[in-house]
Amino acid sequence: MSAADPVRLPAIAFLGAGSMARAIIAGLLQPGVAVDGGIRTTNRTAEKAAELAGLDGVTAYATETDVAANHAAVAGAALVVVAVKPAMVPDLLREIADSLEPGTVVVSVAAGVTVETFESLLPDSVAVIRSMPNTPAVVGRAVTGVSAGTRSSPADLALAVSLFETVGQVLVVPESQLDALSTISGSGPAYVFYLIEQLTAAAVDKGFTPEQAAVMVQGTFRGASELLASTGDDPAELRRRVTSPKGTTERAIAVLEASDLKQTFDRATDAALARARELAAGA
Ligand SMILES: NC(=O)C1=CN([C@@H]2O[C@H](COP(=O)(O)OP(=O)(O)OC[C@H]3O[C@@H](n4cnc5c(N)ncnc54)[C@H](OP(=O)(O)O)[C@@H]3O)[C@@H](O)[C@H]2O)C=CC1
Ligand SMILES: O=C(O)[C@@H]1CCC=N1
Repeated sequence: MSAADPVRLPAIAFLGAGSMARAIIAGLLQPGVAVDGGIRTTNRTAEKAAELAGLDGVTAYATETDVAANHAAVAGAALVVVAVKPAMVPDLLREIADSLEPGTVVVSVAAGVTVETFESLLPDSVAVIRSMPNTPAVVGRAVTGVSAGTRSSPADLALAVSLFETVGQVLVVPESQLDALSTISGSGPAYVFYLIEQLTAAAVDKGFTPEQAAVMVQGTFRGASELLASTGDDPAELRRRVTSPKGTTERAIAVLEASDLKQTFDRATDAALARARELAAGA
């Protein structure tokens, strides 16, 4: 992507411009992306809408001051990204169904809510794509899973892929795998930040200041990730190169292995998957 050859996208409405939508919008505001017709956003509160209103190319609406905010945002939008909380999706779809123009591609980022639910509440003339992005979209490093709906065309899917490629990598998967993908990459940044928090706490307990601990831990996560990315080597091999025979790391890794981190991640991701199924059922 370069300023000389921008990615062109049609007018996009983000309904529910919270953490996730803002992460994608940050990517769309890069110089290499042109959104013909502009970006429209809706929030509940005027306060949140005001934060977005100052961004170039963004028209921000708030439902608390404009009951027709969601209708105004979708008028003329070729892509409509639904980014409210999962429990709010059905009411929002009922609200906007009659305002969507035929041929609109509705892209859901809502965890758990199925294509079937979307398609049952929207006109047949509208295509539905499900997706699961993650917040590193803010820095152009998202991993997004994208799944076709039953009435979406290959061109509709390609449009959604283009949207998410502006903020990182995209994996196209069948909808049956999207909730599982969410437990890994959708929630994944939270797992990474949690590990960083815990290792930082361990450093502080060893007598370092929080600032020193942050340099050590954040620098190490970043350095290790960049080493992995730039070498393309297997993480197990990179770990082996740190772990000197009979050295100190070997003792630490033995403790981590005894705690069976894999089983902990199995249980954590299974819990996330179970919650996605509850969300699909409207809980
Ligand atoms: N956070 C993440 O990492 C990820 C989230 N998701 C999905 O993204 C969706 C949003 O999550 P997240 O961004 O974290 O949540 P947020 O609470 O940050 O965002 C929800 C937004 O919806 C707005 N809103 C509420 N009611 C309405 C309405 N009737 N019309 C328009 N906007 C409304 C809220 O406005 P206000 O703030 O003014 O009340 C808020 O900005 C969820 O469905 C989630 O599953 C998917 C992938 C990752
Ligand atoms: O926690 C959630 O429900 C959303 C979906 C994946 C990341 N955040």
